[in-house]
Amino acid sequence: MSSGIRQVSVLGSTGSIGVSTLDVIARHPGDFSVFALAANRSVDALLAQCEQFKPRYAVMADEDAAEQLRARMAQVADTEVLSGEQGLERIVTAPEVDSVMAAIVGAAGLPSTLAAARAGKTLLLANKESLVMGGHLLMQAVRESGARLMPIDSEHNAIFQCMPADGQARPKLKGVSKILLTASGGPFRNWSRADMSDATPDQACAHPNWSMGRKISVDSASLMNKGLEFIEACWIFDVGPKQVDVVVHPQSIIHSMVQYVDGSVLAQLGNPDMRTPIAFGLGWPERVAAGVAPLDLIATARLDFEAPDEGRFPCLRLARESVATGGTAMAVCNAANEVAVDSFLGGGIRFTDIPRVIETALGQVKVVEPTDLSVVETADGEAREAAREAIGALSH
Ligand SMILES: NC(=O)C1=CN([C@@H]2O[C@H](COP(=O)(O)OP(=O)(O)OC[C@H]3O[C@@H](n4cnc5c(N)ncnc54)[C@H](OP(=O)(O)O)[C@@H]3O)[C@@H](O)[C@H]2O)C=CC1
Ligand SMILES: CC(=O)[C@@H](O)[C@H](O)COP(=O)(O)O
Ligand SMILES: [Mn+2]
Repeated sequence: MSSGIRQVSVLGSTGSIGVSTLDVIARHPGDFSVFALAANRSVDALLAQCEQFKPRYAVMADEDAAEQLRARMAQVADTEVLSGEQGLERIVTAPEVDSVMAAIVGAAGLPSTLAAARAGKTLLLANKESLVMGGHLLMQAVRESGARLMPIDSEHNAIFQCMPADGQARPKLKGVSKILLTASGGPFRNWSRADMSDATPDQACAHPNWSMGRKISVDSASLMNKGLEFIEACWIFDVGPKQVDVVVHPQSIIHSMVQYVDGSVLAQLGNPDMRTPIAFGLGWPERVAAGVAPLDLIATARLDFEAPDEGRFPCLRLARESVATGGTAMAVCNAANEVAVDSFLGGGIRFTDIPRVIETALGQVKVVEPTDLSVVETADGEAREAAREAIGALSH
């Protein structure tokens, strides 16, 4: 690449996206350098990453974990250890930083993602929950600061690649008629509601095509992941909900499509490996190698498509209704889902209770205009409370 070494801060570096990001960076030592790494509590994993990448800073969101990391860092690298939200803000706003990989899971990622956008960085956005919660604030921050938002979520990265090059944020002006958002259907694509009600966390996390963290894996199984991505597409590409169709495509080879007014449909294809969208985001506007095997179409043999079944998968409907309601409804939907998924993973509720908990929270929490971060955080808190109460009522 031609434009000098890019300094990257990786948030959520010990997770699935974080590890894939570091894998791509390690392939291009002359192009990218790790400025900072951040995680929550995985001290051993972060220490090993510091040993390999020698970042200037390492951040642990958890204060005790930061103390532990600090105590062990001196033997490993000359890396300064920071902690908490302040530490995260520092590593995304530092003047040396070019790109921020936002790959913290869940609502916890919103403040640092927003800070990176406000600081005008190239924002490599994997943390879809921050956009679902605070889309209005985040997109406004991107516009006002001149930050560049590069979608890393595989579908949105695919859509970005299929959009007209100079019209990625304003498709309405460039002959785009629809975004076709593909969904694998998840591990329960052919399961009945009755079977899903007995599903275990490990069954829900056994995604047919992708290897991912447990929260997003459960979201894929419930189709809430597609609901969150539906909202994400509306924000990133500035389109209304009627311009986004969900298409179930079980092979996860087509990562999404863009349909134009002349009848053309452009698709982005590739093996299901997140290093492809990550390399695209890191290298843009150039292409850099990602370590991903070339797609073998003959071995793939067939590409299937079907309509999503919102009767068996009500989470997709709930997410679409949240967009239609607008305001803080999307933050409520996201927060209630996080609480419900956490409870399901911990054995507290059934898989089929997840949409029931979300629907209860959406019915209870007052929706307002998301004028600033504190309004969004209040809605998030109220939704969590409502979801916890709904879970309590289910277990009686
Ligand atoms: N995995 C994938 O293929 C894809 C993921 N995404 C999105 O990317 C994001 C990350 O997903 P994934 O990598 O699967 O998740 P993982 O669960 O694998 O990793 C989560 C990362 O976030 C860190 N983390 C968790 N809570 C906090 C916190 N409060 N403060 C700071 N760091 C925290 C974890 O640190 P620790 O290890 O210390 O817990 C870990 O590094 C999600 O929003 C997901 O929806 C989008 C598309 C694809
Ligand atoms: C890799 C990625 O982007 C995930 O969000 C993936 O899309 C999950 O697949 P489904 O939600 O379509 O099952
Ligand atoms: Mn996705």
